[in-house]
Amino acid sequence: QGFKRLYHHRLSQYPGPRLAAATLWYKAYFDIIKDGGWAEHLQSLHDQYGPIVRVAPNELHFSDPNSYNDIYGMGTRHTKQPEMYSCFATDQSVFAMFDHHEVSQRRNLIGPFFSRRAILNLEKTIQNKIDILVASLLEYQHSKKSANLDLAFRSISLEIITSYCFAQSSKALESPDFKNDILTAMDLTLPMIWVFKHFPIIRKVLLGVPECFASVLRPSTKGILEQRKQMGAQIDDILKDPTSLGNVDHETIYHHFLTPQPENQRLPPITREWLLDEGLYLRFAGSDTVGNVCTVATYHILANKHVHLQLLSALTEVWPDKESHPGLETLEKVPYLTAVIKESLRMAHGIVTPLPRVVGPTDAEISGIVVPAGTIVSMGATVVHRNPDIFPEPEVFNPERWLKADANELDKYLVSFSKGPRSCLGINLAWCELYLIIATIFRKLDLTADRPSLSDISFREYFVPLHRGRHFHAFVQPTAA
Ligand code: HEM
Repeated sequence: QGFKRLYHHRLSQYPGPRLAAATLWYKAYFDIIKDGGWAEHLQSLHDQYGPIVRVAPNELHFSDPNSYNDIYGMGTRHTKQPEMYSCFATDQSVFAMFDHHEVSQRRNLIGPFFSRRAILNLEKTIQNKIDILVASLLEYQHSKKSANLDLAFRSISLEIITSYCFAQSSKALESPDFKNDILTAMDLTLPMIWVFKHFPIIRKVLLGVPECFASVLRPSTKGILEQRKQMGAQIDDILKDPTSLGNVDHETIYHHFLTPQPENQRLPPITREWLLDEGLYLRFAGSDTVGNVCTVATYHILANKHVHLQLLSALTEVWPDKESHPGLETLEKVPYLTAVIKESLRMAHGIVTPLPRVVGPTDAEISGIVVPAGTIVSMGATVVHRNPDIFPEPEVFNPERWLKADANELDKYLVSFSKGPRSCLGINLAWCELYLIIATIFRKLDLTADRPSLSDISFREYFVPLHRGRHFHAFVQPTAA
């Protein structure tokens, strides 16, 4: 089979390592043995083989930033690659859906829950959570200890998404030093995704056997099972007694799904499995993604005195009294803050695994070549965001690049939320959180990085960035005025 793939395959003409063309184990080696090392390796493949590389028997990876739109942009109809999207154990969520018609129905149903209007309605709830984060961080001011900002930011984003979608508290902000079970479970579970992808049988066995056996067989699956159990209990309560929905402070995702509305008239009946998978995915999608951007932002702001001072002066101008709240709509009008957020999104990348799509239903033109239907194509955000022709000195944190006269042109190369029909459904919430968290943290807290090192924000690629080793820490004091 390897011989056939090398010499008699429709992709035989494309350059790339022979081993990658012959077998899927090439990629598995970088995913599993090299500990989430695929995205890192891709850059060296492009340096060696050029802008289009055959990275697996049936897969091409592209590096020309203008190809991004051909793969993911509006009007494209390529589907997600099932082998990748089924390793998250949320098969019935929108994220793991493939049929275009069903996807657009489901996205139309979920979309309004994360619309700008819906976010503005819940802005106060979000700000209240951020104020709790600030209070928790201020507890460090009298101790000699620095705060773990990586956990702090992941905790605030976890708390916001849990409150926003489910009107519950994750209790993450109250846990000592922001160490809590849900984040620990996510950290234990995430490294399993490449094993699940390359050995789907393991996923089936571990998730199919009774809970007690699965966690003994592989302790890291305990996290997934715990999360399913906990969220399943809330869903069971609601399904048993839908009037319990009335007992919460604001509309939850379950109110939204269970209330008949034009968007869900023609959808299949609601099942427990669907509600559970959707809930679990939303919590995953909405937590580490935002938390990670905040950590990267804070690291770079504190490492660049000029950026820090510029940001403080821009914030103080629109927010003179730090005890009041200027609100999202005011903060959005601060160009320097917006530039800092865009630069942080660029350097944090969002989702770091190149999102694999299956070309179809017919052949498609990508980057000037005709790619046969059925081919898997992808382009990693890291490759776009580190392109020196688009972002000169890409390794430098430089918010000013987003303030230049022609900066609008750059926006199309900021692909953290992906593009087109499968782009991020939570983008409004994510932007709202980034504005409120970054502005509040820097307006209210005087942070000093504790022994910072670039390794504090380096990552391994497990779909989202996974940090190993020491987390980014800072000493905390209140700002003077
Ligand atoms: C900075 C924060 C965030 C970033 C960088 C981000 C990035 C992305 C990206 C790149 C995708 C496409 C994934 C793919 O094609 O496989 C995506 C999908 C998605 N995101 Fe986000 N996201 C963020 C925050 C959020 C939040 C707060 C939510 C809210 C719950 C959310 C909900 C979703 C959902 C539901 C999808 C699946 C859409 C679909 O499959 O059609 N995201 N996100």
